[in-house]
Amino acid sequence: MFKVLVSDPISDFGLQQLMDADDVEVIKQTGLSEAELISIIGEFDALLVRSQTTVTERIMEAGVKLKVIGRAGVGVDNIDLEAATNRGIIVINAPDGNTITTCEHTFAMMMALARHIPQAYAKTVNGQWDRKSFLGVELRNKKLGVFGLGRIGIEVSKRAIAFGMTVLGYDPFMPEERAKQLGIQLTTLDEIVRAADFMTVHTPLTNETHHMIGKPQFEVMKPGMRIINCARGGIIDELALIEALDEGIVAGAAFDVFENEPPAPDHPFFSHPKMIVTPHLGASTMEAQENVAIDVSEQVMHILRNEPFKNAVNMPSIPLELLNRLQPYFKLCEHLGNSLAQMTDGAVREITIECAGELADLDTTPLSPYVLKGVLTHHLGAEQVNIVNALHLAKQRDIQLVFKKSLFSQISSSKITIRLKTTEEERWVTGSSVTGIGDRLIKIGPYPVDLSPQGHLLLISQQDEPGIIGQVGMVLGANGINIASMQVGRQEVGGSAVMILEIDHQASKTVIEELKAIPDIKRVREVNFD
Ligand SMILES: NC(=O)c1ccc[n+]([C@@H]2O[C@H](COP(=O)([O-])OP(=O)(O)OC[C@H]3O[C@@H](n4cnc5c(N)ncnc54)[C@H](O)[C@@H]3O)[C@@H](O)[C@H]2O)c1
Ligand SMILES: O=C(O)[C@H](O)COP(=O)(O)O
Repeated sequence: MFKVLVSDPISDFGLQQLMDADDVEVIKQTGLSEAELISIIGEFDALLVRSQTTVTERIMEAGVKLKVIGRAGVGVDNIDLEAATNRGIIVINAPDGNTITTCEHTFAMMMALARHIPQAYAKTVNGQWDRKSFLGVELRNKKLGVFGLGRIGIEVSKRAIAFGMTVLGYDPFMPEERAKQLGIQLTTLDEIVRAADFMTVHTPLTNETHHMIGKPQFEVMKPGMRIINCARGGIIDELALIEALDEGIVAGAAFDVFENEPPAPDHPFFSHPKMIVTPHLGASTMEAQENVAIDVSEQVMHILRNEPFKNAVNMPSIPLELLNRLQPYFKLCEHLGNSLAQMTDGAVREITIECAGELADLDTTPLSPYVLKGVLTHHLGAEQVNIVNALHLAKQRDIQLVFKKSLFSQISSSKITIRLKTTEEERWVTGSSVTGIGDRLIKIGPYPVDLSPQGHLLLISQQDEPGIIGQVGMVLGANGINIASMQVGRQEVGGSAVMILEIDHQASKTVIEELKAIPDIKRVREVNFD
């Protein structure tokens, strides 16, 4: 039974499928301090949060069973991603579920700014019928500057265009052609700052976007400009904004997010007449909350059940079509990597992944975490390694990854050769995944074999001499080890030869030593598959 802790308010409707699952127990406990979370997290397999819970390294350290942290929303700045990756904890988010809702909140803020709605409301309900102080502006024919043309920035731009606004956009990752199709004029941050009547930010908060709009930008702005932040506190410098409002450069500002949340009760925004504020409500609609909760619940369930999943924030994402084509090879890659590590002496320096057949026409880099998981599990133990941290662990150990495609890709069937270079030797194995049959080991080094990667194998290298097979059989028989199958290969008569035995249970160290003592046997290796 998997245990899932929900530590922020998340839609019950969206969590329903998790709560209905026979193999999942959901426990909701919101408003916990770090110490309280630390005291209970050890028994949970998954943690679901919004933006209130700060998921620290200490919490993850105590979360010894934690496999996944699900963020029911977009921003993962409340989760220590590096610590999660180091510990092999998958972090997923729900990037699409609240786009429209946040875009609509931004638009509501822009209209409220243009027409002073909150300020006019406050006076009216206080008994003052003041029609003079609240002369507004139209949106039509105004220039809107949009920083960050991702999901939300694009939706805001579309609506602004429908309102007759000109959209000036800045996003280093937006292709010119796509911007043109959307009717957005791509330009520079500086140009927008000088030309816009309204500005809105829709980037994540990063080192680069921190105080992206600050004193130097306010100094060159068009006087009377209005500015909105429904993305993240800290993208616009709060103190510089207050000055710009006081100096009359900025006519009004609407903020949903703050540098520190919740802000102190005496935050200067709260007493400024030209400010409109909401308490991080961008994603707070019924629809968005259901969407994001459904998305994370589904993905968390997949992860707990070891099924394919999407939206991992701390793993490279794989396009769905590619994922479907590579997925049949994931387990094979793990088996090839793991068996090879068991056959090889020395510290791993380089791993080559060579694909042939249909596979050679695909981007096969997503196979590497599986190969690495197989290799590193042999050295570090299954508890330490998973597909989230495998690349990170390999980088830490300076293990080089090489990708190769076979020249005969068109004519050969799909197969994968993994080659391991260590400080002492170089070995390789080849495998294939055959529809209806499953994974097969088809070569060990230069020797063709046909084995299923399961159970226990004995790999024996010897001089090609009569009588050795009999002696091996005697040792195994005397120790009660049954041979399920045997394959032999040699490079030339009387030369180097190999014997590959499938045995019914694992051979002890003593048995291995007895086999090694047979004259003409050069090397004995046992390979155990999980
Ligand atoms: N207020 C809320 O409740 C709420 C709700 C949802 C999302 N958000 C926040 O809104 C922001 C945008 O969300 P999204 O879903 O559109 O994200 P997104 O990832 O789709 O878009 C972000 C865009 O910012 C661009 N960008 C990154 N660095 C940039 C830079 N230096 N200059 C210009 N552009 C840059 C990226 O290229 C990307 O296109 C995020 O910060 C998210 O956390 C807030
Ligand atoms: O990044 C997000 O998705 C938003 O900031 C929403 O945060 P919330 O889930 O805490 O409302």
